[in-house]
Amino acid sequence: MRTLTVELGPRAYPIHIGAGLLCRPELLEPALGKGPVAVVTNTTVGPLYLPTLRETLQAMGREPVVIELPDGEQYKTLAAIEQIVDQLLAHGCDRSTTLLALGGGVVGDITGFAASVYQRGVPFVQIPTTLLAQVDSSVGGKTGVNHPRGKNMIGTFYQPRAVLIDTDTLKTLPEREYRSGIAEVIKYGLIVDQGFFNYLEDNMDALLAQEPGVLAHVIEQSCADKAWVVAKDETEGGLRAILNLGHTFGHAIEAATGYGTYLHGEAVAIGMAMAADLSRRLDLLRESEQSAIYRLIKRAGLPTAAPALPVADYLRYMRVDKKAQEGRMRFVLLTAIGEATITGDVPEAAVIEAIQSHMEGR
Ligand SMILES: NC(=O)c1ccc[n+]([C@@H]2O[C@H](COP(=O)([O-])OP(=O)(O)OC[C@H]3O[C@@H](n4cnc5c(N)ncnc54)[C@H](O)[C@@H]3O)[C@@H](O)[C@H]2O)c1
Ligand SMILES: O=C(O)C(=O)C[C@@H](O)[C@H](O)[C@H](O)COP(=O)(O)O
Ligand SMILES: [Zn+2]
Repeated sequence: MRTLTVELGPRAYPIHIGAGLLCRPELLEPALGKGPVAVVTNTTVGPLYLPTLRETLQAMGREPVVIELPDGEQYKTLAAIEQIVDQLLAHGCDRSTTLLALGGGVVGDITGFAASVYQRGVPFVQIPTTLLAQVDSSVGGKTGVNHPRGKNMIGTFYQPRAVLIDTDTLKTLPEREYRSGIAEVIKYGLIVDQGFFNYLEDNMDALLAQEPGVLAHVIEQSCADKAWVVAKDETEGGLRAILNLGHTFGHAIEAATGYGTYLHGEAVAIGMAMAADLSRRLDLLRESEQSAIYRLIKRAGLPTAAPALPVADYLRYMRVDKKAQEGRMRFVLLTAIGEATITGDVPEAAVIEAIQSHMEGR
């Protein structure tokens, strides 16, 4: 097992990474308050991993309240928050309650948001069970839900007390979901870690085969890269926005297709291809590096072609992106593999070309 720390002063917390961690009460205990424990999960993950987590909690003398949400990005809405609050109140859960998020990024984002507003804030712990959640969403304290007009439009910055990554849970994850997580892994190589990008080029086949040593290194390096960025800029005053590489385009794809057609990582993969293309069009990135990026995305089995929607639809969703300032879209672009920059100085014509050149059927 390895433990990293997200260095946030009084809000610092550990990220424990290893096999079989769901059965380790001593890792969970320090993160729990004295009051009730409520596990939030969904109808897919609950049947798989709640029995083990429940046993671990019972061994500590804690019988959890269980809240099971429907499964799917389309349920990442304010209605889910209401459902959690209703059930917490029905079970008499007070301010000393700790919420445990057992599931992927959807359960994690919803639970974190519910924890941040329930009785003005109760502690929560992330127990991520998808690769994407283990390398990205469980770390850093972005919580929230979607709105029909835009992705993650309602939310908070609210850090968990601990992140418990049991790599064994990935054994039941569908392959498409696993590949989706690799998109966010590639992102770290692109924005801050050229050495990691090279490592992924050398080890992509082993990663796809879930070779344990490679998988453990990839999760740990991703969490370390994310924790480094978050520790420097917790609430996205500046630097943290680089974690959004590909997301201005990607979130537009998810929202425009009704949050159900493309997985988050798939939309981000397409978005990163568009961002690399835009960076090259603006003479920031070399063509050879753009090609290397496309190659790695494709080797991971991820898409680079976007749905053929009207460009106006893309732009409508992109304009509500949270990075926009004074009505101007801002983009995370690449100046090299491992170096990102954030700019609002991008001609709209270049953005449109970057979108259109990736449309399916072109
Ligand atoms: N807060 C952040 O910093 C952050 C970062 C990245 C992504 N996100 C958000 O995370 C969400 C995507 O997360 P995701 O990719 O984990 O999707 P997800 O939570 O929808 O999980 C994917 C699917 O896998 C199932 N599943 C989860 N664990 C499983 C397991 N071990 N075995 C079998 N099935 C399992 C889920 O039930 C679901 O059907 C998006 O909403 C995205 O916006 C948030
Ligand atoms: O942690 C961050 O910061 C990120 O941007 C990570 C992203 O991978 C993630 O998808 C996040 O939810 C996007 O945030 P948003 O602010 O663009 O909604
Ligand atoms: Zn993301």
